[in-house]
Amino acid sequence: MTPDLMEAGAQRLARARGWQPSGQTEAGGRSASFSRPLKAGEVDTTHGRILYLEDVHVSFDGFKAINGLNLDIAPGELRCIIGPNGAGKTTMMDIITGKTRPDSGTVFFGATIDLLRYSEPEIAALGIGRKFQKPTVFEELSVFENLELALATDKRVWPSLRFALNGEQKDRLAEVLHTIHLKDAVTRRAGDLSHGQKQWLEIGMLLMQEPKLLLLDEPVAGMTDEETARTAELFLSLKGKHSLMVVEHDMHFIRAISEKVTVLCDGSVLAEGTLDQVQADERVIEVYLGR
Ligand SMILES: Nc1ncnc2c1ncn2[C@@H]1O[C@H](COP(=O)(O)OP(=O)(O)OP(=O)(O)O)[C@@H](O)[C@H]1O
Repeated sequence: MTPDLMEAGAQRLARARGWQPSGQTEAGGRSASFSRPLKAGEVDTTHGRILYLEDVHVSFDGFKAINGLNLDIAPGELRCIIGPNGAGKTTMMDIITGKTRPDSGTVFFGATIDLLRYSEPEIAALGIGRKFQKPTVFEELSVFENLELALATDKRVWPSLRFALNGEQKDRLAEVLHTIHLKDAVTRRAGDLSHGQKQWLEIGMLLMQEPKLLLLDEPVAGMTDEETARTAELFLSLKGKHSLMVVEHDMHFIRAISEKVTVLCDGSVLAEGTLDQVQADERVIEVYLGR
């Protein structure tokens, strides 16, 4: 069957069953794919991948920051990314979230969503949440208000705080408070929280939006040992429900949470495996010790 006939057939089927209208599919207007049609907001992970990068290249003024990067993440996986300074870890996250456009390569969310066709806000709305290293909570607002605001997609309501939660949203807020261990701090001013608590609050704000994939950049930097241990517990509890990509330099933390570790170096994957496997890899030892 030609692709056009497949497309026409898929669109007829979608119309008959009340799926997404033609032209608004997550494949950018083409309904036909080799997997089942999707419901709105669903990501097609039938091929066992929620994120797929192939042969991605980015240069800044001739410097190859990302150089033939191939990587994929399974649904529900907690993947740790390590690598020396300048390896391209942040640039990779910038590409996934639409902040930086690659010069070439493929970046897919599930089997059908070509992320290179979407803007940064659209990618966030598709279900990819990103946490930067520094916490960016609203210091003057309470923990509750911060979480509440995370749901307000219309940023114009932010200054007035006139935003009423529905029952389902209230339930979600209670669940998130429990997950991030801030139930007892719900009325506290965010600015008065410890550094670790601010980081958890920001993760909670992302969770309020029910992301399918979470990208976390050095989440335990600056945390106490106890906060780091609690963050490890938190991430392990998120695994399975969400897919996580964690960039971190703290090897104790990586050991506590990791199954599979990817080592980036010079903009591409140098090694992949368990932490023990990659730490025993001569090439990895060389890039960490040889510089
Ligand atoms: N906008 C930019 N313009 C020029 N060079 C850039 C830009 N962004 C990143 N780079 C360079 O690309 C390389 C990769 O940077 P990146 O920040 O992705 O590395 P990283 O692995 O996140 O490092 P770190 O662990 O230090 O955060 C670095 O050499 C960096 O200087």
